[in-house]
Amino acid sequence: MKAVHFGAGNIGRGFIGQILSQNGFDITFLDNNRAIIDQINTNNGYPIQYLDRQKSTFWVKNVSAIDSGQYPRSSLEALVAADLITTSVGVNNLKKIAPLLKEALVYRAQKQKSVNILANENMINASTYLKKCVYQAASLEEQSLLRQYATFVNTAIDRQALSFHHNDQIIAAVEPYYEWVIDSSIVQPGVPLPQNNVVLVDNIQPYIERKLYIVNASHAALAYVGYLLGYSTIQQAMHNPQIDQLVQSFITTNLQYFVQQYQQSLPQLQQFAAQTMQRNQNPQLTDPVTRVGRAPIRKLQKNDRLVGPFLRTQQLQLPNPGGQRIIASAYLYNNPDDPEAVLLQKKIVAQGYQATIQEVSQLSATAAHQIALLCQRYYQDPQQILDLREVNNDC
Ligand SMILES: NC(=O)c1ccc[n+]([C@@H]2O[C@H](COP(=O)([O-])OP(=O)(O)OC[C@H]3O[C@@H](n4cnc5c(N)ncnc54)[C@H](O)[C@@H]3O)[C@@H](O)[C@H]2O)c1
Ligand SMILES: O=P(O)(O)OC[C@@H](O)[C@@H](O)[C@H](O)[C@H](O)CO
Repeated sequence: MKAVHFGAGNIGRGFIGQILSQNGFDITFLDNNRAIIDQINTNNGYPIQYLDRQKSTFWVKNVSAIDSGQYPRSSLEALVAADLITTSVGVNNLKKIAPLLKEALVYRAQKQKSVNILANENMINASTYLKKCVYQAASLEEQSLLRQYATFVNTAIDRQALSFHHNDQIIAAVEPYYEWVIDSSIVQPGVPLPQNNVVLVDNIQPYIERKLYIVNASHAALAYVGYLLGYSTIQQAMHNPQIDQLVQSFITTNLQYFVQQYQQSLPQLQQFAAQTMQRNQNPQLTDPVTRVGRAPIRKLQKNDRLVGPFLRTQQLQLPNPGGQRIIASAYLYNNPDDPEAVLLQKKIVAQGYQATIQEVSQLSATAAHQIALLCQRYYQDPQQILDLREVNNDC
């Protein structure tokens, strides 16, 4: 079986490629990064190093790569021949791959060739979003063909995947932990889908929310509070017990949302949260706060990892003072090397904190005002974010 995967980046190589290979797929990556494309094609595969004490290496074999920008025709041919199509290019890039994907899917539909498309990105219902982008590029007639032959399957993916350079090679480096949850409720029988080392579920919503509102929420919180206080990596930030306590207070409140919304067991959720914090602390990992905090406008959207759980706990009348402070720290993320951070700070300079918070996170005027006041305080004196008496009192 053949899989075509958009995005030979950290998670594409370090996770999706590995699992697809373990499920018997030969993989063709579509990417624009020449160095990675050449490296994969030279070796007909690539190595993954585990970030554990043994630092063992795993080779993914039978892999090729195409520069989809330079060679759209070959990319199209690969997509047409594929048994499965997957992505991990970053949410903001899904609309960029949509025109090529649409062309391939329409061609396939005309030949009555069904396929599952799995967008593996940190977003609630990323595949549904990709479908919207693809349909926007299609005529009404094409859309009706796509409806019959292209199934966009939502997923949740979890593995901390980085990479490093060694002897001119870019090596994918991953923690041993992984989870790939796939919504199998809408897939067509007989159309290939990975079955091994994945979790097939009928309702993806609690899984993707748990991924974003516990795993990514804690990660982003560590990144933004860490950056504000001058830490370079997630692991360094976690060594500060007050940061750890602030993040714990946010996550502890978020767990209540899962108890009330999905009737999940609190002890099991607490165990999951503790395991997540332990993963974040993995001494083999050196994860820059600038990677984890990248693209703050995306991360401050109303359904994303920070504002999403904050709004949901508010709706349940659960005070979330930790969440409020952490959102404020994200609005203070002033990293000149991150285009979204630069844009965010420009908005703040032009229209102030409150209007920016209302625009970006779509929060009410009252909630945005409260967070804006915190932004002003922490801008003056970042250490005040660690005044945990306030967090405890508000609770
Ligand atoms: N790295 C992780 O730990 C991790 C874990 C879970 C989920 N994710 C999610 O996976 C996605 C990818 O993350 P990543 O860390 O692998 O990022 P990355 O930057 O390492 O990889 C993205 C890859 O996509 C390629 N790309 C971008 N635009 C493209 C286009 N138009 N056409 C073809 N290729 C294109 C890039 O060249 C790059 O190689 C994101 O949505 C991220 O949130 C990442
Ligand atoms: O990829 P992002 O930018 O959405 O988020 C950054 C990290 O939190 C993320 O990549 C985690 O490492 C990953 O989601 C763990 O599964």
